[in-house]
Amino acid sequence: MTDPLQRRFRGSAKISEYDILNQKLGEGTFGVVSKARSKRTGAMVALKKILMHNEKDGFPITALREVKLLKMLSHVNILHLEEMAVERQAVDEKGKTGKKKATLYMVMPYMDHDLSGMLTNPDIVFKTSQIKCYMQQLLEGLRYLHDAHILHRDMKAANILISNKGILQIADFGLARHYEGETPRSGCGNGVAVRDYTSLVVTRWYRPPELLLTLTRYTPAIDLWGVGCIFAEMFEHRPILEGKSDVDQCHKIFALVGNPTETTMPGWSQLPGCDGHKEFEKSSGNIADRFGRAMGKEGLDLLKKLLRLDWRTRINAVDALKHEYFTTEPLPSRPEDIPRYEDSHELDARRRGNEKQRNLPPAPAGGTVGMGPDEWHGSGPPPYQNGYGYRDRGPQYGRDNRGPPPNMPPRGYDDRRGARAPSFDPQPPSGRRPQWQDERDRNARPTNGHALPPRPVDPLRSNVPSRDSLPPRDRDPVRRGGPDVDVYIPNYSAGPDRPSADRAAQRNGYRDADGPPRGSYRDHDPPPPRYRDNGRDRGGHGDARRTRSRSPNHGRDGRDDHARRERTEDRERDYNRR
Ligand SMILES: Nc1ncnc2c1ncn2[C@@H]1O[C@H](COP(=O)(O)OP(=O)(O)OP(=O)(O)O)[C@@H](O)[C@H]1O
Repeated sequence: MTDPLQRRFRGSAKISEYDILNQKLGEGTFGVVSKARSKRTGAMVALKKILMHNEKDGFPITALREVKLLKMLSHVNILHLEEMAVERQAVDEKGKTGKKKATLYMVMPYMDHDLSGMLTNPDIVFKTSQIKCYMQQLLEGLRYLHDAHILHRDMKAANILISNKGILQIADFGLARHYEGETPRSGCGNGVAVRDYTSLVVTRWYRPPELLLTLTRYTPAIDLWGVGCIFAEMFEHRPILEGKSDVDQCHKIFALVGNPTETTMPGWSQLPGCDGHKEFEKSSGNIADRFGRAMGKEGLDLLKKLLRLDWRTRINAVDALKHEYFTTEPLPSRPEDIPRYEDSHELDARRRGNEKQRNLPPAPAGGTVGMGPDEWHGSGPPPYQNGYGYRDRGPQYGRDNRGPPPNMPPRGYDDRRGARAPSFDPQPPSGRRPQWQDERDRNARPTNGHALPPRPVDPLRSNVPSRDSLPPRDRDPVRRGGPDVDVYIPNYSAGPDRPSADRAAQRNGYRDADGPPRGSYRDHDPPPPRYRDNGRDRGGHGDARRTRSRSPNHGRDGRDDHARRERTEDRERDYNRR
């Protein structure tokens, strides 16, 4: 019998199969999310329209990445992509008829709330048992992702969706990518990264200190920092670290958890971005004063482990699930016991916030894309030597991101004076406006009620100049971006071809289509969840099904897919070697 939790990607449909309801749920830089009803099944869905800012660039590569990753994932705590819907318009926006233009929508089950919307709704008050239930589900989803070698890279309350049945799902995989390092194991922190990635990820308020200090050899620990921020946000009902700039963000972090030292964050003083932070006032942090009372001893202990400055010893999802916070009173609620609320989404929060908090500063500009002034054009390896970025401490951006970090002024900008030093020439030699500037303007939009800074724009979402517009020597992608450019696109397709999740599942002894065999938990599995059941404890594996990883589904033409996969992997290996 097919397991109802084993969900499948159906393929593509026509947009006419849906009634789009006049209700916008969310709006990001690269997608607008609306509520709709399926004419076929009557089910409510969310349609995420993929915006193409520049037609010539074609389908945004990060949307492609999000679609591909979501297709291969199947877990009750990860938002499921049901299908893609296509809209063909013969008439363009200016009323001209011509070539048919296609607009694509991602079709996902409708979720009643996102956490950001819920937390800014004054009518919603969370009980501790409810927070524990959400935290357990969030960590289960993350454990599954990390086990499948995927980094989310944009953990924030607005990307956590919750249904009125109490189910929590992680959404928005626009910045997610495959991770090459070891998957986290119990008692081993988050492992060691084996290569560099762009540090231009994660919305600033949820960005971990190692990324703010521009570590490029990072691990799944970056997502756990975000979980810590979200955990604490559930108690304060607003983001806990609202930095106004990257420097201010570090300031706020250090005020909360203490200044970095060689004990609390070994190697911090070698990180390329550390320079501005050495003169900070000494602080031992106020985390206990701020959260101790509301969270209790166990909650505070979990928070401290999630917000550890040292990314190597920051708790991983496997161990966090085993934390005694989840086994002490009050026990986590069962999802079905959580009260139902009226729908709350990021946009409602934004509307509410704009009325109530009109005086809040506008959302900081964000995003850096394009080739930027510091793009590496040389032959041979770019001038970085270690996992901390450039050895020469030269440009602190433009290394792998082709532009300054989000919300960081461009080089030559003096943060304290708030003015651009005259040495900075914003125009590239071609006279073309640097693309990160365009992107900043585009991102200068009001966000939710808390004026959430926009997340960094993935360089892949940029209007990177077309290959033909580049001089011949720069047409080679490796030369263009250097080997450090974060250009990963998963090379696998729907269900049948999910290598990383497959391998993780096989390694862990999962059977196809029915999840891990009952009673054979892996050594790093958390103890079976204990739910509060009207005063009685419910333990055991009966309920574990709710949150257990589903194994990927092998498919129709396994051999073909396998061969194709191997070919692509070979090509990828070649590329990386080069
Ligand atoms: N399946 C869904 N059901 C209900 N609401 C949803 C769903 N998916 C997304 N939303 C709403 O839309 C918002 C934006 O979605 P998402 O983060 O996927 O878009 P995005 O364009 O990547 O946004 P951003 O750039 O701000 O991260 C979410 O915060 C949520 O409120």
